Amino acid sequence: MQRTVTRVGVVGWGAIGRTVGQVLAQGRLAGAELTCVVDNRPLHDIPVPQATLEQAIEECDLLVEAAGQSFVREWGTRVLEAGTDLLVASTGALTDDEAAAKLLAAGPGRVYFTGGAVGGIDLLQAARGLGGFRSVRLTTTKLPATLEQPWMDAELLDRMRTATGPVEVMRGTARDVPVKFPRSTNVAATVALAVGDPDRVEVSVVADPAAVRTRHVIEADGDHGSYRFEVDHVPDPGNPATSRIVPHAVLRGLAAITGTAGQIL
Ligand SMILES: NC(=O)C1=CN([C@@H]2O[C@H](COP(=O)(O)OP(=O)(O)OC[C@H]3O[C@@H](n4cnc5c(N)ncnc54)[C@H](OP(=O)(O)O)[C@@H]3O)[C@@H](O)[C@H]2O)C=CC1
Ligand SMILES: O=C([O-])CC(=O)C(=O)O
Repeated sequence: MQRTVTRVGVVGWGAIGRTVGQVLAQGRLAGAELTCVVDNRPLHDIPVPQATLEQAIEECDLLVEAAGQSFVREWGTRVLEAGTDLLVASTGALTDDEAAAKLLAAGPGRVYFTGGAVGGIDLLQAARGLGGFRSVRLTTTKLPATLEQPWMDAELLDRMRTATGPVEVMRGTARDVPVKFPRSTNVAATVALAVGDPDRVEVSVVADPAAVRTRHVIEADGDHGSYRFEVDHVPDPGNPATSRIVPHAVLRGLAAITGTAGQIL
């Protein structure tokens, strides 16, 4: 018999997971209910029990990953092999070809990806049917503090901290960049997933003290047309590396998966 309500577990109770979990717990997404939450830390004031990953896999039909790239790399395949579906926010985990191939081939659970902070992903993916793109560029601009990384040298950190205008902190492909900014440039990997080639997507990461809104600009050019998608997001107040829209993109994806009528896929 087909289950009518999808039992959802949220992995990572942070900027994304908390909003997704609260909407589900309030019964605001038809066809889905929050069953449990998994997090590294002991949690208080959560609407459902905190569970271990093993318990969550056992109890849930689908897990929402809102924890980080390393969770996807370490546990993604195991979740799918247990027959539990996985909706991934940390798409940057897929820039390693071998890990990506394993995850995409695993089952019987199904893996899904959120469009997250970027739009136009559906059109970029559709263009593969027309032969794809000659060039794809993504420029991500964020507040400097959200882009600081342990691998940065003192000179670069100083330039970022004292900047009075935009500073390009990395230029590379969608294969290189999400590994260097694991909590901040998953969007590059998402664009690469849509286009089908992380090496084809050129990425520029810009730190700008004036970027009170996070900006992502995608420019793609092919024989069939040119496309430009530009978004300016208000960051999450608790975690300004993440835009406020992201949990709502996850929820929209969940609504499509759980079969609510009227979704644009
Ligand atoms: N696709 C997109 O557009 C976007 C994707 N993302 C991805 O989503 C992830 C989550 O974002 P966000 O909610 O803002 O992050 P937060 O840092 O706000 O929250 C993440 C939570 O997950 C916990 N956590 C980390 N690792 C594990 C683990 N292995 N098991 C259980 N819990 C874990 C963290 O705990 P602790 O702090 O103790 O580690 C923290 O409580 C980001 O790391 C990023 O990869 C984010 C923004 C946009
Ligand atoms: O939320 C955003 O704007 C983008 C982000 O952090 C990411 O791609 O990881």
